[in-house]
Amino acid sequence: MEIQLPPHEGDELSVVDMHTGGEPLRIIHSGYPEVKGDSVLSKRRYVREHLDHLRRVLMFEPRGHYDMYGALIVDSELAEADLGVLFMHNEGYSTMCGHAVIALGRFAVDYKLVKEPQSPETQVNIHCPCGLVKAFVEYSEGKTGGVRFLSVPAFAFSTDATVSVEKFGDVTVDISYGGAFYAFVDAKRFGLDVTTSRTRDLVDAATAVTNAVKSQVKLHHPTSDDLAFLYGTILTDGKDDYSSDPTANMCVFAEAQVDRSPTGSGVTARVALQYHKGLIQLNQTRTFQSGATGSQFTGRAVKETKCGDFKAVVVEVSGRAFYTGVSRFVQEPEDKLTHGFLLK
Ligand SMILES: O=C(O)[C@H]1NCC[C@@H]1O
Repeated sequence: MEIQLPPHEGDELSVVDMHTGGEPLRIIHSGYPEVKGDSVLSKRRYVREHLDHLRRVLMFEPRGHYDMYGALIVDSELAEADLGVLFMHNEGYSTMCGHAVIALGRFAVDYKLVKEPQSPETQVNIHCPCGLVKAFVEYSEGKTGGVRFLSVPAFAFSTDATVSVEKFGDVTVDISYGGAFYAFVDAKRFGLDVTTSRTRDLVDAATAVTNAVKSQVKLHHPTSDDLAFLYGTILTDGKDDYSSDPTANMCVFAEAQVDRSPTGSGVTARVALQYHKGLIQLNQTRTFQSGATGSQFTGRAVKETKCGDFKAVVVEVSGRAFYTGVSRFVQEPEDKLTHGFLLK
């Protein structure tokens, strides 16, 4: 049976859906209007100001859901980039997303966005709003597999800062940058466990921390004001000393959105923090586990670098993504819910 699309308004939006460690990624590869701007960061501003209705169409119900995540492929201004990408979620547009980079690495090789694939690994340079991220995709006998990526310089922004958190009082937080800023707190501070507590309780505690940090800590990033905002809070099991055992965390980002994966940009930020505190050495690999699904990424600091005046590290994160399907979305003119809605 050949499925015809019904008459619809505007272009059909074509996507490939994947997941990385349980976290969805809807890759939008055609149907978007031209995204204007002379840099990936300015394109991020453009979609926020001019095309935000399409984020709601593709991320919100009835086509998506509260915790949907998207990646829009765009042109990059960097000669060495194979593709540019804008990330989107339930509240707006992120600056970095590791689970998406892991999926996009495979996608770029499978859909021939890079020239000749190489075995055992094909390099894919992905220009994210935070900067150029180098992904290395396992490739053998025509098949793609696991992906590791080297992220933008990551640094501890502030350690042991005290913020006053509604319902919880004074809480000590670390703030670290891995392409996006995160606050880190041991879940035990709230009497919670990232793997066994109710998701709703973890979300409430993490969201209260995010609100407190946003209102009480001024963030800055050496290269762009567009990067200087708190993306979310990561609750951990507190196991930050080096160990070959996994350490679990739960990331709550954007508008109380829950990451099902161990959070690639969060792993990057957490490794930078652990390195800054002298808890791990260069090239000591740690395994990070999602409190939500048990899925795992590995992370290690591979070299020291600088980001402005911050002592920084380049972090390598590895994981695996899988395809779940393809869709062609349309909007029928009579559909009052076509623009998308969310249930909290
Ligand atoms: O893996 C990551 O970095 C992302 N996952 C959802 C939230 C973060 O952007």
